[in-house]
Amino acid sequence: MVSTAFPPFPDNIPTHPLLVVDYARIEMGDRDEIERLWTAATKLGFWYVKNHGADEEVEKMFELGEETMALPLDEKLKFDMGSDGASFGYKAAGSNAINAAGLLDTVEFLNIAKDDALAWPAQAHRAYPSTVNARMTSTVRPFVEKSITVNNTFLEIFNERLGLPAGTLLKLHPRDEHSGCTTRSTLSPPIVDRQVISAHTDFGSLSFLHNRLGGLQVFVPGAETWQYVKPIPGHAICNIGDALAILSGGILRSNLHRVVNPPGSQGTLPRASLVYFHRPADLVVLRALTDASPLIADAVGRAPDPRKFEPGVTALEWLMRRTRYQRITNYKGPESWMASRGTLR
Ligand SMILES: O=C(O)CCC(=O)C(=O)O
Ligand SMILES: [Fe+2]
Repeated sequence: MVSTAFPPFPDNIPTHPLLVVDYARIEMGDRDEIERLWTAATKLGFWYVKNHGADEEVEKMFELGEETMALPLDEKLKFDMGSDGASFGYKAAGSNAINAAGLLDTVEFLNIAKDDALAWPAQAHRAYPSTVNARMTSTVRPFVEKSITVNNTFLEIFNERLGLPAGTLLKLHPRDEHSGCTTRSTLSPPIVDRQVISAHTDFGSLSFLHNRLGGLQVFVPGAETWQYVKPIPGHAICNIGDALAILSGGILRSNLHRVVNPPGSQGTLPRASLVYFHRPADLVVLRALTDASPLIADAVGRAPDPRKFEPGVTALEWLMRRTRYQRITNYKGPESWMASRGTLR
């Protein structure tokens, strides 16, 4: 069982203490808490979230991940996300490159589109394994709903702090339009010879991540080494992705992170994790919102490479490019790897 007690995260290795944001206090409009959130989002782009109220939904999603990953590989491959850049469905271990030399990954993904969870029993994008269908109403939809609520609360705060007209960021993340918003359940076996997920920035706006075993590491600006983020029970980990970094002219930070084998005695166990990726609607053109906020205009004006904030693509195109070029079937050499990269390399 994924959900039973785990060996402890070792107490003798360095970890990076993310700021802890109390979601209940954020909802009450607590000024100190909002200030802490702003500091975390602009300095590192990663923070813990406590009192998010999603524990039960998260627990059930871990069960769903476990049930689905236990299906025979043949069955899971019927729902493969394919190589054209689509990012919903199943991805087998060994389908993606994890470095410029084309080393294969060892992690399985199950991505369930927000649009499919909300449309169920109708289909918005694609079909899923029977284990997912059986829990679409009881498990997936409630997790999606909770995740949207938490992420949108953060977006509203960023909207105000960025000096954007009320509702600007929420309008770019409409619940009922097609988007790349998705749940992701991961599973990786213990490994010694490679990273589980190599250094990357997330593609969308906000990631709401739930970890039980260690292995996640962040590259803190100015630091010389990767640092572990210790999982804390009841604490989610939230981070900014490329889309929000671009929209905010770099004021909100999309930070590099990666996943390695869990440290210490945790390292002999399979590692499961769960994320909800909050992303702009497919047709949103990614560009810094300079016309809507003097703060953002000023940040872009001072940026060493302002072109970075006008990639000239939609959120869907950005997501598809990055997904497509990770896929080993599209690997032609180091240049394919570079084509899969985001705002920070
Ligand atoms: O599994 C984790 O801890 C992080 C996963 C991650 O970074 C991702 O899926 O983008
Ligand atoms: Fe990530």
